Amino acid sequence: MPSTSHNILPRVLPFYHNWKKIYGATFLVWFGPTVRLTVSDPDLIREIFTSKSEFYEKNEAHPLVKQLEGDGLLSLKGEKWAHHRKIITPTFHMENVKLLIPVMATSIVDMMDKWSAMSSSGEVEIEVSEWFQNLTEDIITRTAFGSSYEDGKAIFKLQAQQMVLVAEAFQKVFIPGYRFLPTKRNINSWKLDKEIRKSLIKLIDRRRENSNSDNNNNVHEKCPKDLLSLMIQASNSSPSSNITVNDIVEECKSFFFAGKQTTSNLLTWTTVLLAMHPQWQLQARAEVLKVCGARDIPTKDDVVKLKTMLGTKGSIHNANCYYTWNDTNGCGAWGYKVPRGTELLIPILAVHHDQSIWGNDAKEFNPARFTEGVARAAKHPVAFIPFGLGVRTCIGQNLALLQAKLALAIILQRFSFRLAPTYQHAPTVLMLLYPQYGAPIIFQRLPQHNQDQDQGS
Ligand code: HEM
Repeated sequence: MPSTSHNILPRVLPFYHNWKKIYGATFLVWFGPTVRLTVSDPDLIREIFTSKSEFYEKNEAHPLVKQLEGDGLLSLKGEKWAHHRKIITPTFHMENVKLLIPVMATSIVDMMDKWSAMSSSGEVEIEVSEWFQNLTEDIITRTAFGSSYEDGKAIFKLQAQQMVLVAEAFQKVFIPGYRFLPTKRNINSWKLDKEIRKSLIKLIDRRRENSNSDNNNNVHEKCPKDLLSLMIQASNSSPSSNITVNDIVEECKSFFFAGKQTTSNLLTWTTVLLAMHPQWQLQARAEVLKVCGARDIPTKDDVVKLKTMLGTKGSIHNANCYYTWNDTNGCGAWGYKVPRGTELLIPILAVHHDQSIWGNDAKEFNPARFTEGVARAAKHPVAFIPFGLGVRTCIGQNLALLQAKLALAIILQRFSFRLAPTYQHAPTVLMLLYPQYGAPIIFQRLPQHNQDQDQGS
């Protein structure tokens, strides 16, 4: 990583005088010749992320994180990143994502039917975070693998096992190079890796054969574009595209990691908050019933109209982003310069709770603050950055928000809910914000859906 050595300290020290403005949740760490800054001021955040993409770059992830997230979009840099981003972007265009609504709705309704069947007395306690993880896994599998859903599911199962092994390693003291030693865990992890690769290669070969015959018959016009087919298409189209099987494997890992837990956490926290605040739950339900009725699956046009639900997304929390400032001219803010080589930590969670930006009620759940749109919710238009900002902004945000709104709308149509007495409010940061002791919620079937259950049984 580039480092600036000699003249950093004198130029960075003045930041201390601007303590509150720049640091928010503050720390400054000397780390060899590199300085790390926590940047929580929206002006500086905007200044950084509206700069040219070559002026800042993503930091190298911890080796274990890299093992988890794969060598895909999340961690790639430079030309390779730009090339992959261009290829993959059409998967996440709103028009393409909307084509996924029917399959998303099928997965959600399937989950609802299971909850109904479990609530024979009309009520059931559900640990929602586990259920939401299964749901988002299902949907990310369809987004990544499309028509090869079943094969994709098997591959993601292996990947989930792989993630458990890496998460275990995370909890141990990190010893550089340890992951190359033939310990039991490492051997298992290597085996899984080999199996994932083998299955994907088989799947890619099969897809290549099918895509040749599909192209001839023009059968896929209305099917959503999936990650796998776009990457295979790119690798077929020209040898200069340089997309290898290994690239596809790494992108699949990246999407599994980036797309599953994030969206299930959004759903979990929003459900917890609506359970804690019955008045908002009533308002959100009233809106859903008005827009889509009590039974109909929301359409793509309905989803756009759900404004209260849009407000509840204030509960999204990705904890931090890490970048390095790379422009030799530095980055100016209030006459100070962030010199080249400075590591920048954007503490999203802290920015979202900063009273100087959000007002005295910053820590309260208040979807009404988003009524006039996200840009007007706080004193600064870029105070709300759950999906990051600039060129490296989250590619999956359309998918995440659509999926979350659809799931919440269908839940609200069928159930009212409250916190279980065993719920303990303990949000914990482990890259994302987790409910440390789970999220048990009691769901009660709404009267019109009681009838469905009675008729069905
Ligand atoms: C509520 C859900 C989500 C949240 C809060 C979220 C948040 C973020 C944030 C903050 C970043 C920037 C990270 C950084 O700069 O270090 C990011 C990047 C990314 N996200 Fe998401 N994300 C969500 C859902 C998804 C989904 C569903 C997918 C894929 C299916 C996805 C795929 C990605 C990818 C591939 C990147 C890297 C983009 C790049 O660097 O070009 N995310 N996400």
